[in-house]
Amino acid sequence: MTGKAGSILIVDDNKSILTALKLLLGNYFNRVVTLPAPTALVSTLRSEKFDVVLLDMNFSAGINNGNEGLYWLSEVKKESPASQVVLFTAYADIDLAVKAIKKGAVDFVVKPWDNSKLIATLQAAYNLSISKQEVKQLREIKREFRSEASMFWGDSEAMRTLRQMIEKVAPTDATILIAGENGTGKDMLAREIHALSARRDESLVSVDMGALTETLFESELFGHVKGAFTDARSDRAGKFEVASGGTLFLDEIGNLPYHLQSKLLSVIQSRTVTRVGSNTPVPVDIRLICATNRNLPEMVASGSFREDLFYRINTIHVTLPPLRDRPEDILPLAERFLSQYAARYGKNITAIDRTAAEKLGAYPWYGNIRELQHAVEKAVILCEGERLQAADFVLAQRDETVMPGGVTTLEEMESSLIRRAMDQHKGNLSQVAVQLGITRQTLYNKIKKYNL
Ligand SMILES: Nc1ncnc2c1ncn2[C@@H]1O[C@H](COP(=O)(O)OP(=O)(O)OP(=O)(O)O)[C@@H](O)[C@H]1O
Repeated sequence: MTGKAGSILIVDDNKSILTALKLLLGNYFNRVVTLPAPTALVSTLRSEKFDVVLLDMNFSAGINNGNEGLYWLSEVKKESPASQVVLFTAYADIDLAVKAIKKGAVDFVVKPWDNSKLIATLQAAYNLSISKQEVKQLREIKREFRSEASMFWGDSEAMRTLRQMIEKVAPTDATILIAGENGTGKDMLAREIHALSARRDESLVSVDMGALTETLFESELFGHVKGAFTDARSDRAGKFEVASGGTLFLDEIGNLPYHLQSKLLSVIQSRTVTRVGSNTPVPVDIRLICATNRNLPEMVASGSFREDLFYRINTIHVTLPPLRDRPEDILPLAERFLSQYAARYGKNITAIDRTAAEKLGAYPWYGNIRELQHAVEKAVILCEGERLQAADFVLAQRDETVMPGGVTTLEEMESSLIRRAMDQHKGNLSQVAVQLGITRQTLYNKIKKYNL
């Protein structure tokens, strides 16, 4: 923070402290308001919002156990959840600090204080409040954009079991690892878990671990203090601090280089972060969700992913099935996307033609739900009538010699294709024959040949 910015409310029953702080902090904050007793705290917050509240922990003389401070802290969080609270105490009481952080305070300053440290702490709290407000605004914009795009669970056995599991674990603070191919909805599931948790009113902060360069890793995740490196012009909170109180979603965790994995592990274990350039660990209260499209147990076995980190993030493990393994959900999903895109592009398209539906059902969707979504979007743009036709779907031609599941010979491929078509059409052989472009008789012969 350079120059003056933001507003701060200081609550302390020592008048000379209030006078000194008003003078000092007036150089750094646009507005400084002081209160000599906490009794007017709630009404003050009701009439004016403050970015930061500096709150004394020990009000009544003689009772220095800080409980009164904890009480007023929770009152501030109730009345003004967006204000960041820094506590002021005469005692370096780490237990109390931990309690206060759990109740939503961001930091702690011990009296007698050092001016430059106090200013740095309050500015960091202000920056954190701005970051949180930005995340909140972004979340609201996204929510508006996605208002129709809530998670579709579908009817498959795999998704039903998954849903029951998620409903059980989402409200707890358990760490969850989501595995699944690209485009299966890992990001969407992480949002769903956050929305079902007690932290739903706080932020969900996402970090793409694959996109973090080595130099950015620490400052992005743990933050930095002014002057820590050339570009660090002001104190800045990292994603862990911004997510504190809410959920941190680490996407593509399997792409994190090996030597950075131990740094991540140590933060997850200690639940404290130390900003680059600082020596003071700051406690963080996060719920952690990780996602990957890679096979982490295999990476652990081959030595490219740390076993200790894997066990830390793998308390609850869920896997999103590929779309081709839940063919019954293809059409309902396509219909949802159709209504979204028809509205977005202002087109009166109301249905998907039977032949188009068959084409979608037969396609392997290696890009999963994302590929289906894009295919429907393109079809909506191309479509000239009121129903999407097979010709509106321009689907990529796959090299069928590279099929999943280790299929290699021509015969294996043929039998695998027939089995898949039979699953899709729930054993209706006339439909299978039509889809595969062969007669029913040829289909019977092949079923016999391959013992299907
Ligand atoms: N169950 C679902 N219901 C509705 N839309 C979904 C669902 N799952 C995924 N989508 C949509 O599909 C797209 C891809 O989903 P998402 O980004 O969550 O997948 P991902 O597994 O995180 O992908 P990647 O591994 O490539 O990051 C998004 O646009 C999302 O809105």
